[in-house]
Amino acid sequence: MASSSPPRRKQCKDTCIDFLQEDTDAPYRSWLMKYPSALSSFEQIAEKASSKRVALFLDYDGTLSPIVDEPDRAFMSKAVNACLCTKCLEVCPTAIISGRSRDKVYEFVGLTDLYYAGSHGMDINGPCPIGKEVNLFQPASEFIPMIEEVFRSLVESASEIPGSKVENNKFCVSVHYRNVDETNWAAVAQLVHDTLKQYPRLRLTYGRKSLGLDNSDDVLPIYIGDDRTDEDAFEETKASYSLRDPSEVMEFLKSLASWTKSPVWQG
Ligand SMILES: O=P(O)(O)OC[C@H]1O[C@H](O[C@H]2O[C@H](CO)[C@@H](O)[C@H](O)[C@H]2O)[C@H](O)[C@@H](O)[C@@H]1O
Repeated sequence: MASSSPPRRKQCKDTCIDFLQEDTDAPYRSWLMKYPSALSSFEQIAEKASSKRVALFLDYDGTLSPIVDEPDRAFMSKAVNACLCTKCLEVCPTAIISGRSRDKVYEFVGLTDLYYAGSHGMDINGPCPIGKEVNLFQPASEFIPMIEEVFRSLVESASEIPGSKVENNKFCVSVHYRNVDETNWAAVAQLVHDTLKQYPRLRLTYGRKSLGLDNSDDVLPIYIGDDRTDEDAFEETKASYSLRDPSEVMEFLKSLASWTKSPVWQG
């Protein structure tokens, strides 16, 4: 249940200025040794992408939106939304991949020209007119009744644990413990454990920044995500670079968009 990436930058509420605390700086520096910043390594990335088509795969929570206490309020900033709309989509196919339900991510992002993959890829839809569900790929539809049953059962049992929240993501369920007192974390773990025993076909994943590049002859897929559930996309971790928070993700996307539009890249 521990996070896998270093502490985030703290923000001063009054000034909105980011500052790094002394104690969080050291772990971040050693993280950067392992996973260099994609911003300062941009030229290297551009080199890998030269003469290839880029495809972008972006996680939602913690990557495009900041992590907040209330999952229903994880809005992305207007600046990130505008960057997706006016920068990324102009230059490459872009997909948002999330553990959330596809409908919920669409509600947050609201752009029609993207690919959306909800429930960790179990529910995929390509760009289409509003309200239409063409290009829909749902390989695990048979699990929907079971997930609903699991959701109801978890809601009932979790009601006894103050601060807990259960979220129905259609093909998976999240049990949130961010607002649960640490003394009750074992009770949350027990609840999840008991449910898994009852439903052995379910798989447990843990949720939290990394950036992966995969290679093929003519396409360079760039995947940006923030937690271990995103690692499936990286084959092993195998992240090559890192970005610290949604504002760095936005800076990276802007640089990528400007670079792919540059005469050098277009050959
Ligand atoms: O794959 P993602 O798009 O990163 O989704 C992973 C989970 O994200 C959400 O939970 C996380 O963000 C919440 C809002 O900032 C935060 O309150 C929670 O503690 C985080 O785990 C979402 O609510 C989950 O359903 C997703 O599985």
